[in-house]
Amino acid sequence: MFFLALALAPLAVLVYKFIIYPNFLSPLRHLPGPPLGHPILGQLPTLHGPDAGFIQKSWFKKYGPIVRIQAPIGTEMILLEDPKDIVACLENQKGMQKASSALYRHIAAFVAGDGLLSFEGDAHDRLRKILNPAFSLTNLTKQMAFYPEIINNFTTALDDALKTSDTLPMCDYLAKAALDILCKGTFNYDSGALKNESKAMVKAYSKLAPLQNARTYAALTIIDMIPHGLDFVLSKWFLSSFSSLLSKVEPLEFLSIATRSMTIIRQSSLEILEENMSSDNHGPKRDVMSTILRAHKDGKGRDKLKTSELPDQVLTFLTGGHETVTAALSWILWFIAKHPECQNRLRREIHAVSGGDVIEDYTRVRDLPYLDAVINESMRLLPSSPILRRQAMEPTEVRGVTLPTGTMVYLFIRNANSFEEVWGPDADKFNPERWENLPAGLSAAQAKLSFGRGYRTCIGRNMALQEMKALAASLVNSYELSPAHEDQAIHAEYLITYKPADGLPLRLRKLGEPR
Ligand code: HEM
Repeated sequence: MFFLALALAPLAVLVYKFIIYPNFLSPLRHLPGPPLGHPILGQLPTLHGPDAGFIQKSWFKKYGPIVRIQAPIGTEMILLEDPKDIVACLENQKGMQKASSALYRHIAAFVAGDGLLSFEGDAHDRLRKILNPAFSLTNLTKQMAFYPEIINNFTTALDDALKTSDTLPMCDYLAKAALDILCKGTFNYDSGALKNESKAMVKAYSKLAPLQNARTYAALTIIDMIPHGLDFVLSKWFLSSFSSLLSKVEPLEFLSIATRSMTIIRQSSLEILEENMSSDNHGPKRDVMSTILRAHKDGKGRDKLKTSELPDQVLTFLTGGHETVTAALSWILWFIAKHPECQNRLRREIHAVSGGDVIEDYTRVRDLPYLDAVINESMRLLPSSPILRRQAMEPTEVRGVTLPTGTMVYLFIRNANSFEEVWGPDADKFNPERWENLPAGLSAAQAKLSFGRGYRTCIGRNMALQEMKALAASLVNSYELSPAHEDQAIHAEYLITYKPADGLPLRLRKLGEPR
């Protein structure tokens, strides 16, 4: 009898979690939402599919502004798309924090370490206070001094490739340019990505990028369903002991590749750190690395960074500032290539500054209204982070519904960015001109949700914008961009960032050269 009860216990837990709690006990059970979906994963695969944000539009239409779905093992999630609700959640520092499910905690710790991206509460406030000054306008302007050299490497790499093909996989080139700018700007480190100097870190990133897909997500989700599954599978002991075995088991091969890549990236973070520590010239400078090292050397009390905290700060910025910029820039180029009339207007604006010559001073393209509008419009429709996650830390009211402590909340940035009540009936259309005349009552700052909002808003936002403007301007200044073929459509994938799944092949023609 005892053994029978023992054998039936897991079944009873599943029945409780899947059927009894969500259908009869949950205080949120009356909220409308789509059917269960996948019997184990619930609606999670739909949220993370290539159409993240699109499919959910029909849910909001059908069920209203607050939707309840079931995720693995009967967990409930609340989905929001109204910009007002999203902003209220993002600005609610006490009641809503970054989702702390085991899955996200593990992914964040694995790829970003212990830093701004993963910390909450007091630990987060402390780091934000230490690091904020590194992103001042003065520092960002100083960074632009090295743009001409890196952008020259960028266009040289494109010109070389154009000798053999007129169609180039743009994500590759953008990822390398973004890494070179990020490393030089934040760490004064030459990553040599565009010059193909085959530094280990560059290779490691190129192996990590293709792992960001729905299959990886599904595998991690399933492992997460086993109690302490992720603790075990992502433990140093497991990964180092079974790395070669994992590389032979196809569904888990990603763990082996990710571990090897992250080991190299962590090692590179240490090298970057050591190189800067030994140079000892970070005194009056205020870039990210100098700020980190000064907080280590001279900081007092709460403002001091311990030696053990340093490598993860480097990792945080490598993770936060590379993929996001690559994804956003890829979509910007996609829209420019797809809309020749927009491209021509943009080129006229840029040529008015450059005279059609190579741009030597990128501060001159930092405040061009139409370039700003094209970037804002592209990031509105295809944000790098289409969904942000929060968790209720206390009973929290959203749209008149009290969410119990622990409720997971998905904030649909992509839907909010094309919310018809705000953006009008053509909300889904690419129309940069709308930024010249924003909907009544909406300031440019309020209109941009793609960098988040509130106390966790993207710390690298202005750095990303100036870098994207420089790279996009340099391309439109010297090349004509068009789709790789007539019916080219968007192929996207989404795990951490929403990005092209096919590497974004585009046709490039150097201006002045024959068609
Ligand atoms: C187009 C490029 C970028 C986009 C779309 C983007 C988007 C975002 C978003 C939406 C958040 C808020 C996440 C949340 O509230 O859950 C965020 C936070 C963050 N971003 Fe960015 N980001 C970009 C570029 C960068 C760059 C270049 C850096 C660093 C150099 C960076 C570093 C960070 C960090 C450290 C955080 C955490 C801030 C905190 O929690 O205090 N990002 N980013």
